[in-house]
Amino acid sequence: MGRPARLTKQLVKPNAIPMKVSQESENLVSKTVPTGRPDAVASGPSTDARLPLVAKGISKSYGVVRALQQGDFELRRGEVHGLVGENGSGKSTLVGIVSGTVRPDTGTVEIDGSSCTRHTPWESQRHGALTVFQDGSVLTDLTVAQNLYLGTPVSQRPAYRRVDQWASERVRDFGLDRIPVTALADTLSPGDRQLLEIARALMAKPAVLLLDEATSALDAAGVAIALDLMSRAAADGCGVVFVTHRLSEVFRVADRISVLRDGIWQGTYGRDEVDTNRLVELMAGTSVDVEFPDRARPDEIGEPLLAASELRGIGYGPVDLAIRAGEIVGIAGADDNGQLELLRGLAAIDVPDGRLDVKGSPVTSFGQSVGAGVALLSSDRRRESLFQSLAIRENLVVGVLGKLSTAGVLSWAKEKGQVRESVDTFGIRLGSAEDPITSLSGGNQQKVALGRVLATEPDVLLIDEPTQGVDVRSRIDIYHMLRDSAKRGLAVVLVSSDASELAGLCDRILVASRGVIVAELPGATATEERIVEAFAVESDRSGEDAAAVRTAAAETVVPEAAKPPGALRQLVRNHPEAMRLGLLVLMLVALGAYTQSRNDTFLTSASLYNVLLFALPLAAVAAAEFAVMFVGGIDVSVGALMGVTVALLSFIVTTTSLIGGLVVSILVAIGVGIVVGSVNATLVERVRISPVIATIATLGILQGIGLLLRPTAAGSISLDLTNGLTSKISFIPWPMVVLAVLFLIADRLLRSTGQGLRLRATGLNPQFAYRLGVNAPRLRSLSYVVCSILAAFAGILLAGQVGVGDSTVGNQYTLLAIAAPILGGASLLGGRGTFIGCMLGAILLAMAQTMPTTLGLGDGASFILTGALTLIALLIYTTGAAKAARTYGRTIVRKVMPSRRSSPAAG
Ligand SMILES: Nc1ncnc2c1ncn2[C@@H]1O[C@H](COP(=O)(O)OP(=O)(O)OP(=O)(O)O)[C@@H](O)[C@H]1O
Repeated sequence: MGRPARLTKQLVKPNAIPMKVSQESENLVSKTVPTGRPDAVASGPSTDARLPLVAKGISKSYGVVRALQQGDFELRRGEVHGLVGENGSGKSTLVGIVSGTVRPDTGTVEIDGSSCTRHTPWESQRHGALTVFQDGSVLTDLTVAQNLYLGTPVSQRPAYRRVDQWASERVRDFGLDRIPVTALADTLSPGDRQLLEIARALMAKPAVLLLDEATSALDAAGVAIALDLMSRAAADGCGVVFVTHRLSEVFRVADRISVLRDGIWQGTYGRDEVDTNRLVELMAGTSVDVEFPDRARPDEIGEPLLAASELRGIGYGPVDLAIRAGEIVGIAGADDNGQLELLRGLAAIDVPDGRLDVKGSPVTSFGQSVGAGVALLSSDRRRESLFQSLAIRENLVVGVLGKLSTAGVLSWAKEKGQVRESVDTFGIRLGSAEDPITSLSGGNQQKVALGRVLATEPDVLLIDEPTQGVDVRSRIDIYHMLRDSAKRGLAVVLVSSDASELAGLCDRILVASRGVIVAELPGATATEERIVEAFAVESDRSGEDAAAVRTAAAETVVPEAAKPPGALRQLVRNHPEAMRLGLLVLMLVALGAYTQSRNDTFLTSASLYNVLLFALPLAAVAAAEFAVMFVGGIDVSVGALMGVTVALLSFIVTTTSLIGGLVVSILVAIGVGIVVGSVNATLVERVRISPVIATIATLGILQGIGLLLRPTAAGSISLDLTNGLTSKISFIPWPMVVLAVLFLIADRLLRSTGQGLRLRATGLNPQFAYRLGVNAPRLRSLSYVVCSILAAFAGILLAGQVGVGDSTVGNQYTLLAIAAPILGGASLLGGRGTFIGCMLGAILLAMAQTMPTTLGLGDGASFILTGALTLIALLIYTTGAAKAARTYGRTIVRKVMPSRRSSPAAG
């Protein structure tokens, strides 16, 4: 039987005292440590007259939950200040308040001598506070360089055209030049993303650096780099606030340590004035038994439940292993050595090559694997392990709905019981189970994710970073829970960047290097040092150190991923927008060719002119819609606004000349656009009504106004204007040429300016963009105004075609205005697409609308064709991208890991 390891030995200083905090010392805590304000402890680096951060009388409540209660916090220049506390104790709330993402209920914040009055991220950054957030702020759809640019305060950003060169120089300054700045941030490992975020914050040479669990995804080498960066920043005079649950790291780097419990300050101490024992006691407010559970006895290990043979996939393999019932097997390795990919491969994600058996039967898909009793828990809480839009209760029961239902009907009593059991078992700290999952602190979210998976009673549990962001006491609970489940026959495979966790908990530890298993350590004799040594030994064997291995991996894998063989593939991978536009052109040509083959009058100048004339207002209104879609919004009132514009022009522009008519029309469009856009922006951004609902309301009002203005079609619009707007160059209406030029310029600006990048970031992830200092709410508001102005311009173009004041003519554009940008490559989720794509989409839709008439088919055919084309385009875009990722991934695996074999892991 393996002997129980002590968490103190593994998690904290090597020579820390084994802990079991007595009741006596607990009483001592409450007697000697005043709550409500931290002690001023004299030890630590020398002070400066002006403190980089002073927070006074800060409190914050969320409903009944008092996240932070009336406390003061002071940070000295040149110190690393550890901030510790159990999950939900208020650490991130303090970080949020200082960084400007959370508004305090009471209190004041002063950064480097300047008071924060607005509590916005850009104010905080301007005064000199930069933050690395617990759940990150890296936008994975942007390149590394673009992320660095966005996160740098405005005054320190380079000219946008120099962004790549600037970013290369900056990462080199931080010794991270192995990170390719032109690669998508998505291609980085979680550890590299964290290092990138720390470097990003330090580049601004902040007065205050806030790090909220910024080392949680780092391996030993990464932690060493991060701690070194902190120390160097402090030596340069920066004040660093370091929030973490890894107490050993606090003792390695912090000068002073503050403790929070239930939102109440428990004091500030010099590093030498407390030990781990005392810190845990202060955090928990009680004595804590922090021993790892016993390892499995040989007779508790059963048959293999999961077996892999010659298994290989993207980033790993070939791997042979067998995991038995009752054992907990850890996978260790330097960051980015295929551990995560292997874990996912063991769940049969992406149907890896080789053989995978669960309980003796082969599985080839994730669905089969789940059906056979395998559960996978990712460490990516935001995207994979939790349902962000569901309540805490729903997240807890979503995996066991069958078990909680009778004849398909969910039993409320059973559901309540299940929720209560999970909350009690995992010690989840919550206000109400009906609150959204996002209202929980990071550690409590992790406990919900674990509770959900264990409730399904799997036979095999594959788990990545099981205790990421979880406090010491809860970690122990989780370890015991995993061990208890293993004793009941569960086989557990876990990946952890925390070698001490692997050493303390696992029965066996498999060491991964470059995607294959290179060593196996028995848990009973494993220590943190031995595990880390095992990576180094492997590196030495191949004549490289750990960093060199990672550099080689980055050099080999990333450029391969970025540059697949073949010019076409390269284009597809690197220029998805161009690929979509090309596809659209192909569809246009195919549709045109087919129509021409059935009716040879189609490709005549007159016929093409008609198609383009129909497409003209559609292209303009599609561009209007795209302006809000790009930032993640939607506006369904655009068609009605076109109608109102037509009605208005029938009163105002009746006899004017072309130029005069255009000037007046443009002024009308700007005026109407500003009014309607401001109303939409206010409803969506200030009143916080869902964009669809808000703009449906505006649509109704606009339709009403249109009918009040022109109950029936009447009043003629200036002939000069209508003739002018419909005149042509060859078969192309001239406004179409103007629009095309404007769209190309707009696309160029979107791609090559900092403002364009901010808009894109807002669409891709408004929360992260906001944290990085992008005023996302203002940009979205502006986009609604721009959208309405452009829609009113589209109304002018439509007026030029109809010639009379008919307020209902815009209605047919409502849905087409959304379909055209989507056909052109835009996404309803924001951040994608081009203006020129909107125009091509509009032309395709115009063809789809006119073609059936040309071919003598009915109106119904137009609608069916429009819908079918949109669907086809969407299917090609989505499946094409997924297939490309798989194909390139496999090519890389075969190239990088051609013939390495793993043997030690087969159990
Ligand atoms: N947006 C929110 N809505 C409702 N409650 C919230 C919200 N944000 C935080 N809370 C609550 O405030 C309390 C403090 O949360 P906070 O995130 O500051 O804790 P923490 O100490 O950082 O925890 P962890 O170590 O788990 O990250 C928790 O009870 C949490 O559920």
